[in-house]
Amino acid sequence: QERNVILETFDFLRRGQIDANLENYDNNLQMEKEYDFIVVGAGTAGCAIAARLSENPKWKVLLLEAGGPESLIMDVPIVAHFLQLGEMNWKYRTQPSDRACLAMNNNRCNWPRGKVMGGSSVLNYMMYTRGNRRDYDRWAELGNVGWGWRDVLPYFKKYEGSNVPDADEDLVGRNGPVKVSYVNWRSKIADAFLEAVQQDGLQHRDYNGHIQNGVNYLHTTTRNSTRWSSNRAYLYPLKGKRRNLHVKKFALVTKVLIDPTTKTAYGIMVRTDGREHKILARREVIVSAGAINTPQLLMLSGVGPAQHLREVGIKPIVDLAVGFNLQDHTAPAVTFTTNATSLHFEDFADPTLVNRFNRQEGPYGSPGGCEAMAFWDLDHPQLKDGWPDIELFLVGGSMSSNPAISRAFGLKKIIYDSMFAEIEDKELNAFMIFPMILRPKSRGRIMLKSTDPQKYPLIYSNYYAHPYDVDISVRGVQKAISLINYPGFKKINAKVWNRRIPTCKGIEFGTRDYWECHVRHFTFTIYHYSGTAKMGPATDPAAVVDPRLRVYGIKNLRVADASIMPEIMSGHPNGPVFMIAEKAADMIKEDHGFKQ
Ligand SMILES: Cc1cc2nc3c(=O)[nH]c(=O)nc-3n(C[C@H](O)[C@H](O)[C@H](O)COP(=O)(O)OP(=O)(O)OC[C@H]3O[C@@H](n4cnc5c(N)ncnc54)[C@H](O)[C@@H]3O)c2cc1C
Repeated sequence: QERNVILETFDFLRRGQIDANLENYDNNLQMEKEYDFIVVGAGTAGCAIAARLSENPKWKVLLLEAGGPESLIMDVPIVAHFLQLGEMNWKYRTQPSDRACLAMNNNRCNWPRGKVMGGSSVLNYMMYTRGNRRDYDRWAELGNVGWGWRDVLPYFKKYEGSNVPDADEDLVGRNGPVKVSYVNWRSKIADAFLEAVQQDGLQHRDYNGHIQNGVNYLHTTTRNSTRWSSNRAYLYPLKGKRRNLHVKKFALVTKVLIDPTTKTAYGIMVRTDGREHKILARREVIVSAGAINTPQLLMLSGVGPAQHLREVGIKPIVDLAVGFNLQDHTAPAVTFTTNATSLHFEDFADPTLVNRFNRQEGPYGSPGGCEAMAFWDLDHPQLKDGWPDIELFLVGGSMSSNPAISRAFGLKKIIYDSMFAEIEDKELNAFMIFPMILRPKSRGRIMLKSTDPQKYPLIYSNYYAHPYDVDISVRGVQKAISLINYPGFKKINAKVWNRRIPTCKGIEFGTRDYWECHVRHFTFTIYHYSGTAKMGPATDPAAVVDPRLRVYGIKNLRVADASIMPEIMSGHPNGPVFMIAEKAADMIKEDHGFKQ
């Protein structure tokens, strides 16, 4: 067996070397002075757009990424939490709040973002959802022609390479670059969750299919227990084969160059290899820097709210509501103890797990312990096919299963010690249910702190500015807790972990007021920041881009990433961002007369 471990470890290292060789293709790139298209940010959207645009061999495309290469170790699903502690995370934090994030250091929530090839698709938990068809019909209803469900469905199918065997066959994509699979490892806790939810009345079904309201084990953006980032999906197959696509890593774009007279974007400034370069774009600049960096870069370039820009010392070129409309999904996790075996950190030290991982078995393939999800329309429980307002997702471990979790969230020590240390000390089996609100009504804002592109922008999450968000979160918590009354969860002796939050002590445990206090403390972001360069019709004063994703008032400049969502969709957004990217690439090709 020992020999096996050594051989299997070599095999893993060999796979890692293959990936490293692919990344190394970009190392000696000499950037040219001019390209047809410049794509800023190699995240979920950026990799897809650059790959699609460079399908035209006559176009030269430059993809610029502030972070470095992806590596195989980042793509072992169980290590997901740890990535947030490394250099591949921008490590943003929200501004302090007195009504949310109260359990976090200085009342500030950590907001991780990928700074690496693949962007946040390398940091994420790989949970794969499309959202609800009504989300997109709503986008269309807001005036975004071409974004209704029937319009966007072909793009979902185009990028999906799903091998989920029981997916609704007429809706799923089987041959696209983004691989989607079930996880090969499941705990008894996940089985119990599925049972309890069905006993509560939901059906076991493909929540990415015709009806979203239902429960299932996770669909994940993985194949063979390996993370399928946008970099792996779209760029690895092209390495060494597509000479008209240039990829530059460790390249921070500091400004989009815009002629103030003609209001035309004509290039970018980028900091790389120790100096500042000016690179020109013959056709377009496409900003895909994500919902925090995209508004920052636009504002640094003179595109944003004129008054705010003047206050920080930037001359506005066009007055637009950049940075407003910030949305996110939060989920105040509830902890339960059980007599079923949950994830424990020590278990991962077993070296034979590498063997099992190479054979696509075992817990290394689990995306940070996330295992199953269910969707409810709490306001319309009688509807079988409602528009869900709450998702409950199950993690087969607790805050103390892994030291990286509480650090990643930035939990206050006093909170951790009084609530979770006992689980760790007594090695109890415990799991968490995250009640994620799907259609929040609060809106936050990204603002510039400085004209220095290396200084982080200010993030005002504005969580719970709207009372609906508190209310639906509390109802989500109550829904999660109600599940333990069903035989599925009784079988594993699931019990709510009732250690009190020290700063909620005056409030009786289990009452609505207590759960509100809980919600305001454990405002866990699920990292779905979006909406900060809102897509909308010309009549919408809050719109930054039009339905073809062109920035209003500026020629040759588009935004294509999570920023453009007018309203956040009801699920996890990585898939929808791929859809946005695929559609953006097609619109750009069309606008520049390229037919395939
Ligand atoms: C920890 C975490 C967990 C998540 N879990 C899930 C999940 O399980 N399922 C799911 O569907 N979604 C999840 N998400 C959200 C999802 O991954 C994002 O919504 C999606 O990746 C956003 O894509 P994007 O293209 O808008 O931005 P990103 O993927 O963040 O890409 C932006 C890229 O631009 C680069 N960049 C930024 N500024 C500059 C600049 N000035 N110059 C050059 N490059 C720049 C960044 O480094 C980054 O690589 C998670 C996100 C995180 C952070």
